[in-house]
Amino acid sequence: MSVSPYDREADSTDKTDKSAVIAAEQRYVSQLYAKLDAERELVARRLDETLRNGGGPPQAQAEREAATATYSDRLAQLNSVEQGLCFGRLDFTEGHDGDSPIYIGRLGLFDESDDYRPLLVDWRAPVARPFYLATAASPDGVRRRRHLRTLTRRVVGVDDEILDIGSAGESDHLGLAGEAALLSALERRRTGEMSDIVATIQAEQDRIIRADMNGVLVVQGGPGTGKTAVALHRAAYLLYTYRRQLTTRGVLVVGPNSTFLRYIGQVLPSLGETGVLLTTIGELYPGLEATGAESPEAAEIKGRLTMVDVLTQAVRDRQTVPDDVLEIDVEGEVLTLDRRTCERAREKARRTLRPHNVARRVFVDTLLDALAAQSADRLESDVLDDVPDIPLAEDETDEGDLLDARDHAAIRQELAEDDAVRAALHALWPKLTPQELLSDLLTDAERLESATLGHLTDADRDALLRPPGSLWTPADVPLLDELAELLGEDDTEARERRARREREERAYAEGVLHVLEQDDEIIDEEMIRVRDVLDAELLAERQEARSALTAAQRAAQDRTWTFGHVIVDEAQELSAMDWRTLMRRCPSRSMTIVGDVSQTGSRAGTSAWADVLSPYVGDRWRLRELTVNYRTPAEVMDLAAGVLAEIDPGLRAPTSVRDTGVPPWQRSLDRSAVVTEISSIVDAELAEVDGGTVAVVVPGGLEAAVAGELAGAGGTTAEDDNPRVSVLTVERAKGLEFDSVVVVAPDEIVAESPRGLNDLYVALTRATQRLGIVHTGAPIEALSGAQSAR
Ligand SMILES: Nc1ncnc2c1ncn2[C@@H]1O[C@H](COP(=O)(O)OP(=O)(O)OP(=O)(O)O)[C@@H](O)[C@H]1O
Repeated sequence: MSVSPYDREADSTDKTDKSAVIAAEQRYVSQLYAKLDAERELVARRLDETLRNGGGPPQAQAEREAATATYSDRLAQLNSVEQGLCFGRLDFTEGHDGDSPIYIGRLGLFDESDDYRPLLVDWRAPVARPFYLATAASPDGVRRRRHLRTLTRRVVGVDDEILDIGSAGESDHLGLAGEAALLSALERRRTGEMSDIVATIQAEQDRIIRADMNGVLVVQGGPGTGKTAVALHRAAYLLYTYRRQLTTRGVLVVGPNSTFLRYIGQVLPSLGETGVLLTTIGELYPGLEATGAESPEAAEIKGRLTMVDVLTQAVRDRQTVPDDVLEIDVEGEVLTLDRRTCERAREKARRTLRPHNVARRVFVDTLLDALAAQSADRLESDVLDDVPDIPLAEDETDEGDLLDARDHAAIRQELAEDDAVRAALHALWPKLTPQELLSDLLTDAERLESATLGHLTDADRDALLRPPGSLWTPADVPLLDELAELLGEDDTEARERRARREREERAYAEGVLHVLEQDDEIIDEEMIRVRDVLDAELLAERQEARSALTAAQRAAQDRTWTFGHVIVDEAQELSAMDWRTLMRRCPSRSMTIVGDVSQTGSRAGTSAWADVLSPYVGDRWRLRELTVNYRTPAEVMDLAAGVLAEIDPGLRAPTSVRDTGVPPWQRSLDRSAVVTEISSIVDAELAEVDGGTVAVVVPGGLEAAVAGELAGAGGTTAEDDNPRVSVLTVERAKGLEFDSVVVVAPDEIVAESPRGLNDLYVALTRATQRLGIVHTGAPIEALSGAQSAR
């Protein structure tokens, strides 16, 4: 089908012609949807045909699988762009790239019948860039930027900006692009799920989204500056621009907790990208659920870099030697291992510098040799004892060569299989899993003391010690990961599986080449031979890329998987040990790290990016800053700025793009009255935000009582993924936002942690419309600007 070029009527910017403009744009947008439908239908039909044609030789099946994955992928992408397919249009000045406008949307659509004329340009394509960057002062050939507002498939409004020098002075001091569209996006009620910002990305954000993929890019910005949004759009941009590289290795996005991951979970699918693994650090160890809780002190200690030394020592402590002589009863015959022999074997094994479970082989082999020699000697002397002394002939020597090499090997083999020998060797140098070692370490005071001597204090040790059978916690995960390296996993099976898959893919590729070559011969003898341009290796790689949807899944099951790019959100919360784990997943150091050191709540978190990064990249990392707050209205931000000044007078809060005219309120209640009053407070807020969301942010000590009281408030059920009313501690609220926020007992929030003021700052800045404060103790000076409520 062909889509007719844009309608001249849509050129008008005269206000009286607005409905004609909308009607003209509607015609164009309707044609785009028709094109989208046609593509969808075509792909769905192809998918259907592929699925119906079952059977055939393995090669055909493999081809079908690849085609199925490709079509399913494309269909998912076409379905995901239904809402807001086209959101922008650029018109250029005469003489600049012709005078045709370009339409910008969530994916690219082309008119095949007209030499692939672009009908809709993907927002990530370089030609779409002026939509985000052009300003009146620097228009880059753009005459007009138009935002199209659509509801389902209907165009409901257009917002125009004329970019000429005359209007340069009028532009807002924050240099916003498409201000009207931006403000209407920011004013919308929150649903509990983050939305994409593809139609209103601002210039400072765009520069980060499209920054070069190589190296470590740190994005520092205050609350609400769009760090999360930027990080996710960057993932989508990188996948579009470096598709081949990234679909094979995958992109990893790390967030602070499962609530946050649920909140951001829809953004990438809405941008048509599904091949990204979203996870927390606690989920990074395959096959293990880190759902246990522990004290913030214990989590902080586990996050220290010194734990590497502790774990190294803990592993060495498991490589033991007997105090004196170890006796092993081998079917009635007592063999011995003395301390010196064992020490020599241990030294030899350690000198290999191999991980514990791998070096174990050297230790075991050496001791088996010693035991076998002892047993053979014993056998020989027993035999010789029974034989009467016969004088040696002149050419004979008494070399004791009664047993030959084969006999020695047989004895050794028998010993290697003997239960008593195996048990003795296992006791000296056990084969260990990370889980076994860590669990033994944390539940045994003696082991813990030995491993931590010189690294931790008695109080630290007391904080770490826990009862046997405790659940794994998120802070255990980096320790397990470190131990997996120190112990050396038995990954033979995984490697064999991978090698088998590679062999199969290569065999498949060889098959395809063979078929193509036959075609070559039939079609055109002169034609360039397929093998000249393609080889099996390359085809196999392509085959792997085609099953890209499973790259994230494969990565999730493989601890040693390394990603093409890693994005870390709320990165300030990560401990030094968390960073080690992540860096292992990204040897290329192609990373985007977003966070705000003023919001650090975790005791193990950071207050300076250089501190956490320098061990891995020195000073080879780039810093970009975001300065505009899109979430929190100015009235709320003014109050929060007072708290920020208490954290550090040198810090500057980001500038809010909008105000609401509604000042934050505060009131005081007896602590015991919070539970009885909270329902009416929340009901009043629900009424104010009319269909929006309310969060009550509480100190840990009040969470259960307040949550119990508010169960079911605002029609929320326990199973609701996006409740209208949420009760959260600051830790859980991090990264989220709500139309109205009520902060309860701010003094307790501050007192709860050494970084309590940071926590309070986070709590205040979750609000998109309204903020209320309920004091239960002495009011906090920095919050005195809030208006008193009854
Ligand atoms: N360019 C934009 N257009 C529309 N909305 C935007 C834009 N930038 C950010 N937002 C919105 O502002 C809000 C805050 O963004 P986001 O959560 O990414 O900020 P953040 O810097 O990660 O905040 P925090 O540090 O507090 O977690 C979100 O609702 C986001 O959609």
